[in-house]
Amino acid sequence: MKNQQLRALEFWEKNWHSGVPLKIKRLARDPERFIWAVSIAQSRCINMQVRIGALVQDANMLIPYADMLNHSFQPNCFLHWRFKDRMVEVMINAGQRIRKGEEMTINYMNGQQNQMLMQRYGFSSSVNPWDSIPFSGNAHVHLDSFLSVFNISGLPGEYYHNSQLADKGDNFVDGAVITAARTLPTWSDGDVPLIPSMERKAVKELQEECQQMLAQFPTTSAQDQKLLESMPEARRTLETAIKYRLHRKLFIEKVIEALDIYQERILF
Ligand SMILES: C[S@@+](CC[C@H](N)C(=O)[O-])C[C@H]1O[C@@H](n2cnc3c(N)ncnc32)[C@H](O)[C@@H]1O
Repeated sequence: MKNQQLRALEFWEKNWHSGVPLKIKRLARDPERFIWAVSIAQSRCINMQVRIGALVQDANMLIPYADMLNHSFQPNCFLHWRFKDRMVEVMINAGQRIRKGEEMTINYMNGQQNQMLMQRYGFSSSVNPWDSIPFSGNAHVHLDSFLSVFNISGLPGEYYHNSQLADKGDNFVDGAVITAARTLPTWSDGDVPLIPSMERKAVKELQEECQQMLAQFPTTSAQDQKLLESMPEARRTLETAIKYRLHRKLFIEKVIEALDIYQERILF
């Protein structure tokens, strides 16, 4: 975020010379106000891939009405665009039936980790399926077994929870577990059977790595939660920063829990 601010500041310093029209000067009269304005514009921009001929471009657009939609990793709407009368027309399509009073959501950025959501939109999530965990790669769990325990289908870049295979009401699998499937070091060797004791050892080592990651934070997730509850009047930036680190911890804790469940379900 600091880098983003520096970039905005550099832009300001380079471009706000005496020749700039008065109107613009009034809108962003000092660097602080300019940085604020850039952040506001960025947080209301929506990223769309626009194909023009053979060229696919990432377009960041300010789209009235669409900018009122909040983000979800399981959105019920998506944006659709087309050229009309030499303009781009953007439509909000519902991907499913939406009941009266239900919130409409879209996915702001597919494939991006929390730090990018934070930088662009000022929030994070503990169930971002695109986050990652930097495991050392020394311990490995059996990929197909892990996937089947959690009814995860698809290819690594597109894993999804196959709810038709899951028991009714079982909603343990979320983005954190999908990320675990994608980023846990795994092995897969055709029909070679699992050796329970080795698999259990690997699970333990991976959980220990997760615990080490958690130990590097100055606070625990319970302490963060207490902090948030005890400071209802906290500045927005402070609250967001605490939530950001809390989300990371909740995420790692969920992976530890998923490994526990994996062990229980696969080995006995
Ligand atoms: C395009 S606006 C969405 C509409 C906005 N909530 C409003 O009331 O105008 C994007 C901003 O909404 C908030 N936001 C959207 N989705 C969110 C989510 N899932 N969790 C937390 N904040 C979210 C963030 O502050 C973000 O910068």
